[in-house]
Amino acid sequence: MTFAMGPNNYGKSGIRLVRVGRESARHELRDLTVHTALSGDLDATHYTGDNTGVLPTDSQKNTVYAFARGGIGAIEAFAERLARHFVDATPSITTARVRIEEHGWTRIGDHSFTRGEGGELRTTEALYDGETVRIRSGVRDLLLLNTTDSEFNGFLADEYTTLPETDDRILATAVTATWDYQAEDPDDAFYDHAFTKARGALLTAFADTYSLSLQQTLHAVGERILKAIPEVAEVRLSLPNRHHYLFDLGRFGLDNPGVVFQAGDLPYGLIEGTVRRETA
Ligand SMILES: O=c1[nH]c(=O)c2[nH]c(=O)[nH]c2[nH]1
Repeated sequence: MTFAMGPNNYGKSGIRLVRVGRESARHELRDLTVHTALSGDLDATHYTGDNTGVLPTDSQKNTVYAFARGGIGAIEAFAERLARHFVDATPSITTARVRIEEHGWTRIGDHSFTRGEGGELRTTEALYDGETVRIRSGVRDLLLLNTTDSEFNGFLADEYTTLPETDDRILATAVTATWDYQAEDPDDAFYDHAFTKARGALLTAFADTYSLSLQQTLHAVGERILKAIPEVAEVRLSLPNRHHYLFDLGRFGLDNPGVVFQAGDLPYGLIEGTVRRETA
């Protein structure tokens, strides 16, 4: 019996990169986490430990910092430059996937910034196979909450169902969304503009959709992003339901007309789906 390698890749994860732009006294700040993943003709290293085709993950990390010296631009374009380099300059490597998360800092002065811990990320993934590049962009952990205009009722009930129907609840989620661009020669300005439009569409769709379920909200959000950006063919959404339970104050002789809630933790509902442009 032989034991063959299946699909595999290797790279450096969690490359923390901060770049300060000093072109003027009003400094620019970029804060990224980069992940590289390379694959190709790497049977020898797996079968015999022959590393002649292995570009060390340490070198991959160094490449990220070296490329940042000349400027980053849109994370999508930076990821593409790196992915192309790893494949085009390394004979043993046939595919590169470079993922980037951008941590946004808010300016409070010419050289001063603030950022909450955790928080929303702008994300991208460039996948290059030596011929074509696929760019996927998105957001992660974009926290949204509506204090009303959310119901959940009329659902299937079996012998284990205890959930009461509600015609007014808090709807809260932490959005992860990704979408691919089909654009001719996209540049930094295209990516930044498209991201701003997608994020804006997502926020307004969440805010002004009267929700009968998180599933319905998911479709409304995806539809709004597709309408806002013609270069996007489909949107993938992952929406954890951050439950908020109306706290029973009756035990203390108090009413609770939708005022006091207990924010839930685990378990949580997870609503996921893809919204596509229908072609006739
Ligand atoms: O929007 C919701 N969708 C569900 O599928 C579901 N299930 C549940 O218990 N609460 C909710 N809320």
